[in-house]
Amino acid sequence: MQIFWSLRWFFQKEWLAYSVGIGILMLVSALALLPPYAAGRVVDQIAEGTLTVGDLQYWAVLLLGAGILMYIFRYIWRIMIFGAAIRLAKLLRSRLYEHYTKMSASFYNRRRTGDLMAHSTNDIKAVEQTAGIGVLTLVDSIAMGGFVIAAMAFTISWQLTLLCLLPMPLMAAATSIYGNILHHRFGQAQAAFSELNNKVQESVSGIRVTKAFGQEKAEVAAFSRQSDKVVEKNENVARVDALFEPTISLVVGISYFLAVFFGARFVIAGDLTIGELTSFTVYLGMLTWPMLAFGLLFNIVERGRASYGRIESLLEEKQDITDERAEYSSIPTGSINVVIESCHYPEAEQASLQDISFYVQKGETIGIAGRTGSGKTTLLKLLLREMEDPLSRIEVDGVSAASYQLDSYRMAFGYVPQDHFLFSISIADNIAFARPDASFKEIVHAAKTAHVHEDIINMEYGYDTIVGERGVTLSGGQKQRLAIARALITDPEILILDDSLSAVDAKTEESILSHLQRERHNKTTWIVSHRMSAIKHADQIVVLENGRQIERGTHDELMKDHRWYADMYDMQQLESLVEKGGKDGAPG
Ligand SMILES: Nc1ncnc2c1ncn2[C@@H]1O[C@H](COP(=O)(O)OP(=O)(O)OP(=O)(O)O)[C@@H](O)[C@H]1O
Repeated sequence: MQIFWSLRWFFQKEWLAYSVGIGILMLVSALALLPPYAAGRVVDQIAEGTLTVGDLQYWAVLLLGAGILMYIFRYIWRIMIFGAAIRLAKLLRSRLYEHYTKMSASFYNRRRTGDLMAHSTNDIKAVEQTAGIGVLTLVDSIAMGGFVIAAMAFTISWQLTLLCLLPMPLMAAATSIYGNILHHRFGQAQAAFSELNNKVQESVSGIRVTKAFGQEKAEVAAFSRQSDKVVEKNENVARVDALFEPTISLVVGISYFLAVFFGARFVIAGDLTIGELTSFTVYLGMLTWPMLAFGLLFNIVERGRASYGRIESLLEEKQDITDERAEYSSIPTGSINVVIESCHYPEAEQASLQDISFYVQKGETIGIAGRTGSGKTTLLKLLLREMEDPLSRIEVDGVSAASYQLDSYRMAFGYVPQDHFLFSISIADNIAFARPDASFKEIVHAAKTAHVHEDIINMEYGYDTIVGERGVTLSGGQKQRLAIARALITDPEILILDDSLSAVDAKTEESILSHLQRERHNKTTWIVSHRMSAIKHADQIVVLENGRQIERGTHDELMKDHRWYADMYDMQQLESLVEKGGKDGAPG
């Protein structure tokens, strides 16, 4: 029952709905005592031969009234209690979603998407049930059970009641044992469901790889194994779940036997009327539901406890990057000073970046080059405040990046990542993602700058074309250019292209870069690229190797140095020439 205590903040918040709901639920329980009482009285009057038509009419009107009242009351408590439970689910879902949006990349590295989805669906459902059916079963098992036992004990015979309640401890012991087993098995079932979610998510995302390698059968078999595991774990839950009802029926059956066996003797001895015994047995039958509710309560509460624990532990995970040191709510506009003594990923032993220092003036274009794994993306993560390291200092407009409120800081950036994600919405909406109020003219302008306008208007539905999940209907180059248009729509102070031109040909790359130069002459642009032609015109170029800055200067300066940059540039030029010679095409 600890879960009810954990959810007390919600019950306090919804005190009115729960007070009215529980109050009415108790009234229904009390009204339900009337029919067995009436039946007993009528039986006694028949036995005594005193029953009149008037009496019958009286009971009929009373029972009809009680029936109508119960009908209305049952409707009201359902709205009150189940309605509040739905609101709890909504609240938890919003909290989780908000939490997800605040968490940094390292959180998503640690947690798998399938788990996060399971928390947002199944776990929330289990907690919702606790706040709805859980409360109903708790109140019903206590109130209805209590009222029925009180009616049996105080209006009929406390001795017979005591006798009939003798098997109850048996039920309490059994349900407690079942409850413990259930908790354990439910945890396993949930974990298996999370695994299944992960499997589905990975299989769908990686379907093209699976097909390319002809691994469909192996994937189907792996999915089937995971699915079997979910079934097995849920069957384990069902096996314990299935014990509740037979146990309760057995206990009620024993009670019936005791009621009839001893009740008949009481009637013969004249301690009980036949009508009272009739009422008593009907009351006993009414105890089945509270007892069932009690068993159900264990089940629901155990599920709720396990699920709420998982949701809470997720919500308690601290954000890596916070606004704790924020002093400024303005959007930074300009110069960036980078001084990195060293930068470590939390779980890594070696530093990913070391001894880096350069200054980018407002309006400059900076190119970052280096082999794969040299630290380019890590540098961008520091700049975008996706990670922090006390030995890394990024200053924007002369103050530490951490002094800006995260929201306003990030508004300064337009970031085009390597892995561009497009939403399953129209092309126009994808471009306007960061500025939903952008006019169509602005959207077209951004698309033209990113050199994707022609492609779009050649599509059947133009800007209204819906892009499938991850943009499956578009080519890699089209997706890249759409992602650039999306970054351009906010006209960001600092635009970051993280190897974002790799899938476009050299001519298009040149055209996009010259558009950018013209459009953004007063704004800063960072270009990370494996292709030296993309950064050749930058005001300065920084070359990284093994996390260290090994070269810095303009294209001409670096060419004179004859080091890594110059070698790469010459090699790529040569490749391009060879390709052009071969088919008059372009490199990349
Ligand atoms: N999440 C992480 N945890 C630990 N180490 C990481 C993590 N991400 C990257 N690294 C390590 O940091 C170093 C720099 O990686 P980074 O991704 O910044 O390189 P990169 O130059 O962007 O490579 P690429 O051009 O392939 O994108 C590499 O040694 C990499 O293994």
